[in-house]
Amino acid sequence: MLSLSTLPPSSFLRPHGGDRRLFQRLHYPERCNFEKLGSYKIECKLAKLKQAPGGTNPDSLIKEPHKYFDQVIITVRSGDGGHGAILKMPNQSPAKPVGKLEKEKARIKGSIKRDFDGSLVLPVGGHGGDIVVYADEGRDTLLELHKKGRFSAKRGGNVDSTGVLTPQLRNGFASPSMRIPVPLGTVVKQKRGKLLADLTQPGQEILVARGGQGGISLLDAPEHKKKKLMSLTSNVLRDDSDKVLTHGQPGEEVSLELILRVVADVGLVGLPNAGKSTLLSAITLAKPDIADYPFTTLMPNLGRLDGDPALGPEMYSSAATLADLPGLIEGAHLGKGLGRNFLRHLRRTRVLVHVVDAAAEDPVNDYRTVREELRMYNPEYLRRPYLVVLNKIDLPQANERLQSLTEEISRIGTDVLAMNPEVVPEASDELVPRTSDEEEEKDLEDYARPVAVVGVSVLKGVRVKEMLKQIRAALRQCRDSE
Ligand SMILES: Nc1nc2c(ncn2[C@@H]2O[C@H](COP(=O)(O)OP(=O)(O)OP(=O)(O)O)[C@@H](O)[C@H]2O)c(=O)[nH]1
Ligand SMILES: [Mg+2]
Repeated sequence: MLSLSTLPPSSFLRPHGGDRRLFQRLHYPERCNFEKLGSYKIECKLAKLKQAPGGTNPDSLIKEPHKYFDQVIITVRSGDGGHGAILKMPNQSPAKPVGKLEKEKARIKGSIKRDFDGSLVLPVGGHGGDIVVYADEGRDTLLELHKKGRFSAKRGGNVDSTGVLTPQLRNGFASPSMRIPVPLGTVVKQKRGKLLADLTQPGQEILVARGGQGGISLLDAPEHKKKKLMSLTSNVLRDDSDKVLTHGQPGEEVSLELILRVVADVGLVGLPNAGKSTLLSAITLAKPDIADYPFTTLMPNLGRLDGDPALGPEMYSSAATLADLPGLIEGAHLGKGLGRNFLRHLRRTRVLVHVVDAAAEDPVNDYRTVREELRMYNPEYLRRPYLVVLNKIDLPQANERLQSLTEEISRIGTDVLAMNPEVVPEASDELVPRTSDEEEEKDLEDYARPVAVVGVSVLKGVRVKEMLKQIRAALRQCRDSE
C-alpha cells in the first residue's frame, strides 16, 4: 500500500461559499433567499464575459473548483533539437611545424575528437527538452493545470560554431526536461486515446513527449574529399531517404487528458449532512469544513488513520487513508446534486463506510438510496466490504430507534460475502455508467450484508472506538484476502 505519511491533514482545497449557495438554490430552493438571485445572475454573466480564450475561465476555477479539480486537458510540446553546423577541416597540409604557432596548429589537427575506431566525431545540436508528468505528494488537485493549459519545453542549443572543426567546438546544450507535477492517483491518457500511465506512487513518472534530436554538423570540403571524410565519421544522422540531418528534429506535440482518482483505502459515503466530514475529523487530523447545510463538502477530503496500536511493531502496516466524499442524493449517477464524477474517487478504495443520519426522517430509506446510487454508477462498489455507521445517536429521536434501525439495516443483503471484482467490468469515466444486464436485474438484497452496523455520535465521541475497531477489521479482511 502507499505510504502517505506526508499527507497534509486535509488534502483538498476548501470549498467555495458561492458554490454551496448555488447548490442550495438548485436543490433546496425553499431554503434560499430569492431576493438576491438577481445579483447572482449578473455575477454569472460577468464571469462569462471575462472568459479567457482557449483556457478555462479563471473565475469558474475560483467559483466552481469542484468541477475542475479532478480533470483537465492539456497540450504539451517537447523542445526541438538544436542545429548542427557546416564546418571546415583545419588546414590539411600545414607548413612543417617550426614556430610556436605551427606547433599549436599541428597539435590541434592531431587532437580532433575521434571515436575509438579512429573515425571523426562531429558536434551535434542539443537534444530538445522532454516533457515528463510525475506524481507529486504535495499536490492535491489538477486546478493549477487549468490556468496554463499549454506546456512547451525549450529547444536544444545549436552547435557553437566557429566555422572550423576544432577540438574546442562544443555540442549544442541539451535542454532540461520540463517536469509537470500532478497529484497521486492521476491517470494520464492521450486525449480520446490510449491510457499512458496511472501514477499512484510518489515520484512515479511518464515521458509524454520526447524532445527532438539535435542535428549533426557537416564538413565543408571538396566533393571528393567530403565523401571520404563523411565515411570516416561515426555519428552522422540520416533520415529515411539517407539525407544527412543537420537541422535538429522537431519536438512532439500531444494533447493529454489527466484524470484524478483519489488514492484512499476507505471511502465515506452518505447523504449530505449525515456527518461524514465530522467523522473524518473525529478519527484523523483532517480539518474538513463542517456545517449544518447540505453540500458543505464539494471535493474529497483525505485523512490519515494511524496504525492499530494493538498490533505492536506491525502497527504501521495497518495505517490507512480515508476519503470523505461529497454528499450523494437520489439521481446522483445521472448528474443530480454534485453529479456523478466524484463517484470515481471511490474506485481505488477497498472498504466503504456508509454514514447515515439516524435522526433523519427515514434513515433506512436514506441508506438504500445511497447504495442504489453506488450500484447504478458501478455495481462493483457494492461488492466491497462495508460497514454502516448510524450517526447522531446523541439525539433522542436517533437513540430511541437505534436498536430497530440496526436490525433492519443488518437484514438488507445476503449472507455471502460477494467480493469478486473480476465478474463485473469496472465502470469507466465515460458519461454513461456501464452495468451488465445481469447486474441490472440485481437489487440490494442480492449483495452482501454489512460487516457491521454501529450506532455512534461522532460529534460527541460516543462509541467512536467501537466504530474504529470495525473499520480496521474490514480493512484487515481485505488485506488477508489479497
Ligand atoms: N447531533 C449531532 N450532530 C452531528 C453529528 N455529526 C455531525 N453532526 C452535525 O451534522 C451537520 C453536518 O455535518 P457534516 O460533517 O458537515 O456532514 P456531511 O455528511 O459531511 O455533509 P456534506 O458535506 O454536506 O455532505 C453538522 O452541523 C454537524 O455538526 C453527531 O454525531 N451528532
Ligand atoms: Mg462534508
